[in-house]
Amino acid sequence: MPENLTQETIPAAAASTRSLRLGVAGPVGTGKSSLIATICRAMSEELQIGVITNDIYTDEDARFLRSAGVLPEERIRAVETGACPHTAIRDDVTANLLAVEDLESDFAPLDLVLVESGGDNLTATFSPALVDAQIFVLDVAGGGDVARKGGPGIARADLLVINKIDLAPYVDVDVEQMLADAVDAREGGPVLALSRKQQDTVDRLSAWVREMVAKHRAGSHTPQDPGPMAPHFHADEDGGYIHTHDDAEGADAVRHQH
Ligand SMILES: Nc1nc2c(ncn2[C@@H]2O[C@H](COP(=O)(O)OP(=O)(O)OP(=O)(O)O)[C@@H](O)[C@H]2O)c(=O)[nH]1
Repeated sequence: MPENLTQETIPAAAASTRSLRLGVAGPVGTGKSSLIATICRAMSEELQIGVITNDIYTDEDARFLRSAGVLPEERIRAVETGACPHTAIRDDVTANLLAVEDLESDFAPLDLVLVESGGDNLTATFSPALVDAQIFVLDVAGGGDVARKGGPGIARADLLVINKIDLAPYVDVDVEQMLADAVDAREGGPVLALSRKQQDTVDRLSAWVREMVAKHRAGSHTPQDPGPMAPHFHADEDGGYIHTHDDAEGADAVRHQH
């Protein structure tokens, strides 16, 4: 340390304010906000938690979480993505990164910041520049064969959650088969069956989060990129277009106008 720079003169920001940044992605309505509420409810006494939500035009998810009363309201902040939600978690993560850093410095030290992606399709994943680890959420109501369809989030997120298993008998889904398909699609990567109504499954989710926070603190977790999104369709007033995030073609390359 230079002679004139004593411990007292090191700016506060140099002290570690870095939480585990944990992304939660998955198709619309699979239960991302509910899963975040469940983690907050189960773990807010043992961990200091903050939440960033992403919605296209509203702050609806943030309002849902605030009204659930699972965290002090000021620890839940919304980023309005204004465009396709995956752009803000993958191609240009600036708005989200600033929101995470502000939260970390306003409430330092936080242990965990959960970043909820806007509901998207099967292909959305977070950039490792934004999150240290990510959960991909499917639900049984989306159909028992979804896990077999693969995609970067299903195959390579740090954890795949099959949510709402309490609904399986009503939608004729065999949960064990769906879990087995998911384990195959992930070549053995972790898969968790979840229902917020079944405490044993919530306990397993908390245990996974606890272990990930511990690994992050110990420096033994390396963020992985699940891989680029597959080309996908965006509807607009003129019908829509296929959009690809293939690096070779540029983040917003448009392959085909409809
Ligand atoms: N039965 C049951 N319903 C659930 C469970 N988790 C979530 N839900 C319901 O599923 C619906 C969607 O949940 P959300 O948490 O809003 O889903 P989301 O993925 O955040 O939705 P978007 O942000 O719109 O993509 C809500 O009606 C929840 O009450 C569960 O474990 N069991």
